[in-house]
Amino acid sequence: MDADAIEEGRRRWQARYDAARKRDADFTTLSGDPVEPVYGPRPGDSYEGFERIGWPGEYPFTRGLYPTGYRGRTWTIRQFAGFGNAEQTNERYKMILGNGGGGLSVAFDMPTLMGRDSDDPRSLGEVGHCGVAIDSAADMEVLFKDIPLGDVTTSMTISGPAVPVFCMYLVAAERQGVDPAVLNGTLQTDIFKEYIAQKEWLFQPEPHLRLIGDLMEHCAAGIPAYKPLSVSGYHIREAGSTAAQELAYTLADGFGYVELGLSRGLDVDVFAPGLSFFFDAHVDFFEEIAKFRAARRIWARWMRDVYGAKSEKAQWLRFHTQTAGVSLTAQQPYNNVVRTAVEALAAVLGGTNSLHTNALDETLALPSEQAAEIALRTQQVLMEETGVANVADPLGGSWYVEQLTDRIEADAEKIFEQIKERGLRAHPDGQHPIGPITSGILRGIEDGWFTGEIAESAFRYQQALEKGDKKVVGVNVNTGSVTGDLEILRVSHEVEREQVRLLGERKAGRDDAKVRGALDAMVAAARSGANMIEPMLDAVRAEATLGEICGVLRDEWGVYTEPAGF
Ligand SMILES: CC(C)(COP(=O)(O)OP(=O)(O)OC[C@H]1O[C@@H](n2cnc3c(N)ncnc32)[C@H](O)[C@@H]1OP(=O)(O)O)[C@@H](O)C(=O)NCCC(=O)NCCSC(=O)CCC(=O)O
Repeated sequence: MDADAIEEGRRRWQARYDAARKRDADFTTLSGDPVEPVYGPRPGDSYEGFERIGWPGEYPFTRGLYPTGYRGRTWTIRQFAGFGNAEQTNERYKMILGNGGGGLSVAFDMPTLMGRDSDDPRSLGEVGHCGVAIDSAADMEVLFKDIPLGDVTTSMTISGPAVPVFCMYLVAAERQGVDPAVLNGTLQTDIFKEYIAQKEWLFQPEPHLRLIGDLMEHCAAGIPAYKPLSVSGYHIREAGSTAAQELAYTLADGFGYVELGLSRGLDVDVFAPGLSFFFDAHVDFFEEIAKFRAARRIWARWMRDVYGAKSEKAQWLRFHTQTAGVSLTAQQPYNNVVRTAVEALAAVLGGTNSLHTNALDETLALPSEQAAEIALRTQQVLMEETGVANVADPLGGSWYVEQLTDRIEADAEKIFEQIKERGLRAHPDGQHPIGPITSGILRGIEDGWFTGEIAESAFRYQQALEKGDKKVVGVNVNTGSVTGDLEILRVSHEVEREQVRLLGERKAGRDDAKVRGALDAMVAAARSGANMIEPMLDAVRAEATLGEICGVLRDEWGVYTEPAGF
């Protein structure tokens, strides 16, 4: 790009920056010297390929979504939390909000994630262990007791039974007297990554996609700020993928949901802002920053050029980041604070919109209160002390970071081609039921291609680690240690007994005919093809449990068994 065009862009950015609201904060260095809100080529310099970098707040958004960067608003501190029962978790949420957490993020226990009640024999020993146990709307009410749902943004990490859990959330809001239309938050819902990496599905992909389509329709029509999908690379990366695979599979999954929305006749400019993303911040500092910058650029280009999105919000890739759980070590666990801080810094320099920092004890158990506080304070140290929120995309223009960004983008584009090609193998006539990328994803799930590719990458890394080419402090290098043991949070089995007792009591207090009638109406909607959200809400209002709702749908749609791969 020539110098004049660059200057014109700078003036455009400056006008938008001047007009935008900024935080009332000190934007100088520690020594008191002022810093600019963004840096670019020196006046008079041309820069080849600058249109791919640009200015913050402008297409292709490589440098961030807002002209002000974090001067307008800092990222949301959103710590993923949940354990035991709804009451215990409610207390933890109040601790998080009371200590400066910016939003909530619900971790559910394994039975809930699998759509089973606490009294299901398969739940035995798991209730309240890796997250909070939620059986019905009554639990959801307790979970958010004294937390006004209209005022806080809440993320719920659940995909298989996302839709019934979402209905419980809406009913909890109704019971607080909050109009569901004003709710703002995020539901993970990303079923593609369940088949690709996390493995917490309920049915075959098709009925899941039908439910997701219903949810997208419902939110686009009536809950405009709510994000019904958080398309997730985190679990793909944690399963052992490379950074480029994480990026490409996740964005492809996102394209799949765009195709789903379009196949339902929805307007891309209306529903696309409801798609958000979730990435891992691993420990290779610069590669991660490049990944985040490439993510925004690729998404904006595909949304504009392939899917016809016209509004900026529909071209924006907004993402949450979690530091890499898989990089943490059980050995010398205090070092995990350092890893997490470096990873969090990469997320911030990559322009994350929301961030979770892992606690140092997470390889061993759920975080203790002390470990959870250190994790929270890690973000606050970055935000308040280091000056990183003063300048948008401070690494833009670095030869290294720009080339890494280009390289990761090119790798991702090659992977999109492979996915498309798989779709064509499934539908050689080019007649795709939902869309070409979706066909490729479904084919890749069916024939185990994604899992195979991830396993290859994980294997290569493990070999490098075992040969000592890759090093992890405390594991294969610098193994001597004087640091002591950690105090571990243990969830008492009493939680399970109490939850089962409470569930029994609630079931006994229901109007059984009403529950049955509502479940039957929901199944009728499943058969007729009508949108299932309203009948599901009715079932939830009648205190039908998650296990009951998922159970009748399992009876209707069957369960999914993964193809064996060797
Ligand atoms: C979009 C995100 C990413 C973030 O939403 P947030 O509400 O926090 O932030 P946001 O939308 O970026 O910002 C809030 C509002 O401020 C505005 N805003 C932000 N920055 C601005 C700026 N500089 N100038 C002007 N406005 C600005 C935004 O447009 C938005 O307004 P408008 O709303 O008006 O636009 C959302 O989807 C989210 O919260 N995701 C979290 C997902 C999550 O926590 N997942 C946990 C997974 S944990 C997991 O899977 C477990 C893994 C494991 O451990 O196993």
